Amino acid sequence: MKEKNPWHRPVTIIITVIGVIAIVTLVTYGIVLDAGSSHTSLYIYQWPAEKDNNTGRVEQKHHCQVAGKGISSYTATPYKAGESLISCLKEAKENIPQKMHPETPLYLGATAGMRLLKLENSSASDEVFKAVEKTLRGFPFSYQGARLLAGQEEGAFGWVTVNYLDDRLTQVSMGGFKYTSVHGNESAKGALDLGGASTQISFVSDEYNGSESPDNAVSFRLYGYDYTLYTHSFLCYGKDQALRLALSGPTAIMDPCFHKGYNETKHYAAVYDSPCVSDQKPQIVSETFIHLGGGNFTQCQEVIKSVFNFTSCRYSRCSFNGIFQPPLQGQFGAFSAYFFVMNFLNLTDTSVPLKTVMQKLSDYCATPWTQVCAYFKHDIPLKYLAEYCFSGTYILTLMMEGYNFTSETYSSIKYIQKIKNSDAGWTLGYMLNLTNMIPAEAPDSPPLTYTSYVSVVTVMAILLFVIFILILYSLWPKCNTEPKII
Ligand SMILES: Nc1ccn([C@@H]2O[C@H](COP(=O)(O)OP(=O)(O)O)[C@@H](O)[C@H]2O)c(=O)n1
Ligand SMILES: [Ca+2]
Repeated sequence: MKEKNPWHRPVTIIITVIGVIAIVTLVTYGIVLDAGSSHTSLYIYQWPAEKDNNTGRVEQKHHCQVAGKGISSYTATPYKAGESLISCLKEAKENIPQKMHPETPLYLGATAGMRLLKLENSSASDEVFKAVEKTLRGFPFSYQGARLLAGQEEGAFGWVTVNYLDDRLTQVSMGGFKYTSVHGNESAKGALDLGGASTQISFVSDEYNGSESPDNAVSFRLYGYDYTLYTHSFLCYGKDQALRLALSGPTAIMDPCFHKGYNETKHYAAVYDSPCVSDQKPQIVSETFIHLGGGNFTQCQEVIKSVFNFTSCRYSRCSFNGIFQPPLQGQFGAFSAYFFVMNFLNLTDTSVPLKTVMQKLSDYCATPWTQVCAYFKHDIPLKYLAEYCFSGTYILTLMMEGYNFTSETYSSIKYIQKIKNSDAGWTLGYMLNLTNMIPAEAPDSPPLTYTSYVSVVTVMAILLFVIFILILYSLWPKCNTEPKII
């Protein structure tokens, strides 16, 4: 008897086609932990496994927020800093196919909380890093290190993330240096990142080539374009440390940045146990003070202005604290706490005139604490709720007084949380850089998004399948149904 060709069985054909789709759509993963001053977040990124890496192909697959505070808060019990990461790492194991674990790079970057801890107690910061490393090595991923990011890196990688996700890095595909373009929307977007302990501003300016204040320059070549980025990270000017700066001093007790009726007894130590303010600790015997709210936006602005130093600038122009800043240029994406705070206050729409934004914030600050509490207490922890008047006022003052935005340029800022389902922040840019995912020179082929790539491959596989079936059908032995001619 003639044996049937196994390739002719439909099951074999279907398995083969699925196999072809699976091979061409293989996904690679990467994990980055953002060890911030207030909390740690784990991000899983995914991208197609094939070699050419066009812009916009890496996307965020999963986000896990580590329970508890940031790793810098575990100085008394460093091993707990490591333990705190376990549940998110377990989630990462579940979200990445097991056979991909050994080749999935795992990075941890720590930011301003650990920068401050290093300044305060460098051996304690070493212990925390050791504990964290021990935990990370205990997982089956490809551990690539846990390290402290410099402020410039944090700013520059945030800028890379925003522009990568916005597909701005390859937008002008022919000719010249990208930023000679007069079309504002063709140029890169600046990045404004507000954390708890530091804040970063990063943008490209035609008037900055790195010669004035070279410490603020980060240069790279991406997809065939040269970028010289201006970036600065202000340590102690994240919103949580800025609150301490604003609170410190003899007049701290009646605080216009908190709602009227707010009345909390606080420990001096909780305010002054930070290198940002430790030298301002008052010589008072008492261990506690009463923090009273005044609920006055204008006075709050004045208090916040006093934490910026505008007196000296040895450059052609400065933002504050004697730090050089070239003229602002183009659009800006403001993320992290900029978004969280303005989103809570319902003030993310920057097409609304700045005057109206300030009036709304002023009304919010003037709302009595009992009323604010009654309205939001079920949704938001009281500690956070109490701080939104301060945080909103801080954001506007930092932008307008610190960075020199005006009521005209305010609308060039967009408050963003995510771009195409990926969080805006430094982590994606960090991973793109460490995995060499953004080539210095432009790829030959035009960019295709991951979704389009998968669609094209799937359509091609289905077409192949249909052709295959048709060929098989034509070769299959058939009963002769033609009427017989006798
Ligand atoms: N849902 C959230 C999450 C964070 N945040 C704040 O966003 C800031 C994040 O800072 P971070 O932990 O990244 O600190 P850095 O190390 O970047 O300075 C903190 O001030 C948090 O309190 C918020 O306001 N709402
Ligand atoms: Ca941060």
